Amino acid sequence: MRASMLRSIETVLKRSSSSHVVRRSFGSEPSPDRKVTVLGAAGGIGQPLALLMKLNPLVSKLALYDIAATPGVAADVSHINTRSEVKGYMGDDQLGEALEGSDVVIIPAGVPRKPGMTRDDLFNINAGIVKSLCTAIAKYCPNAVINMISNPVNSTVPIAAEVFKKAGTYDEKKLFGVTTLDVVRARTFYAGKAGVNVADVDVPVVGGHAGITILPLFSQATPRGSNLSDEEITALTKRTQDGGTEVVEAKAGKGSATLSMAYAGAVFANACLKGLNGVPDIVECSYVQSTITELPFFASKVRLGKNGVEEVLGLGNLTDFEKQGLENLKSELQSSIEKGIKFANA
Ligand SMILES: NC(=O)c1ccc[n+]([C@@H]2O[C@H](COP(=O)([O-])OP(=O)(O)OC[C@H]3O[C@@H](n4cnc5c(N)ncnc54)[C@H](O)[C@@H]3O)[C@@H](O)[C@H]2O)c1
Ligand SMILES: O=C(O)C[C@H](O)C(=O)O
Repeated sequence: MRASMLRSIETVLKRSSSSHVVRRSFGSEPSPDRKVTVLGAAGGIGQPLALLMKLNPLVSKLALYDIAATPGVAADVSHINTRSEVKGYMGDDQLGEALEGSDVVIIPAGVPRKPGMTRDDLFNINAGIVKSLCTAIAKYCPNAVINMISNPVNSTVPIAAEVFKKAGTYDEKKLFGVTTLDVVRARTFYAGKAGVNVADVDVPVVGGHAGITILPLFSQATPRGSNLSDEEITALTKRTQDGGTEVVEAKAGKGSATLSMAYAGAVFANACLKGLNGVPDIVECSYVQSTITELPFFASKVRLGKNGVEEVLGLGNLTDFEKQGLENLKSELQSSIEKGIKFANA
């Protein structure tokens, strides 16, 4: 999936010098019209994500919404000679129009961490932002697939679910917490240690999206490279769990991961679009409503289809180390879920 998306982007970039060729390449592979809306499109993630979605030939309409500065971002991105028609929307009164008719809504709206903060420290601001955006989604595009990026994802996804339940529009198959960046990191870090080609690597990452709730399953990594010691697996696990903090500290007060997140968000949105279009065997890890553990929301591999989640896949065989990691994450994840539910119903 990643490889094919990159090929699509490469094809577009290579051919962009000739609009005739661009038209022909899309014309020969017609795909259904799909509207994608990005909420928080003028932000650190939103801007490169808008660019990547503009390069995705599966998108026919791209709506870019933010509370500030969206017209400039939209005008800029709209000049790229690819399929989608781009429109910028700004402020409360344009939110409905941005959302109407949307097939996929990607939400990177909200504040990012600074050094010393946890993702949960963002709750007080971001919970309210997510609640109001989801209230609008329930009104204007209740059937859209939601890709939740705003942190703390472990709580913002349950908030969204509660908002949709109250509005009578909740479809658990269409609500996704985006944990793809954890997978992207696990793949990169594993490839370096195992000495395998990073482009071929897959590593499932389960649980949630904060600290120890991020549980990479390196025992299921493919392809198998050089044998890694227990110490190396422990270090890889910790680095994946702390990947966000590594970037926050390196940015030293100027935000958190934006470029790698935009890439991860574009990969996940592309998978959702392919699923909606009926492409078979689209599997990605995501934080969704789940019954594979006792927790009501849990990240695991998910098969995507025409209606969103087609199947939540199980965890497979875990090593003792992974089983312990799973037990260790449950109480934190449970309380983040409860915090989100309580907030949404207050
Ligand atoms: N899920 C993940 O893996 C992951 C990875 C990285 C960052 N994040 C999270 O994504 C969020 C955004 O990060 P960023 O670096 O882009 O932050 P940013 O501050 O650069 O951008 C956020 C944007 O959201 C906009 N915004 C705020 N309130 C809004 C509202 N009500 N409606 C629409 N837009 C609104 C802001 O104007 C801003 O442009 C943060 O919460 C961050 O923690 C998640
Ligand atoms: O770490 C953060 O605060 C942002 C994001 O969740 C990440 O994993 O990079």
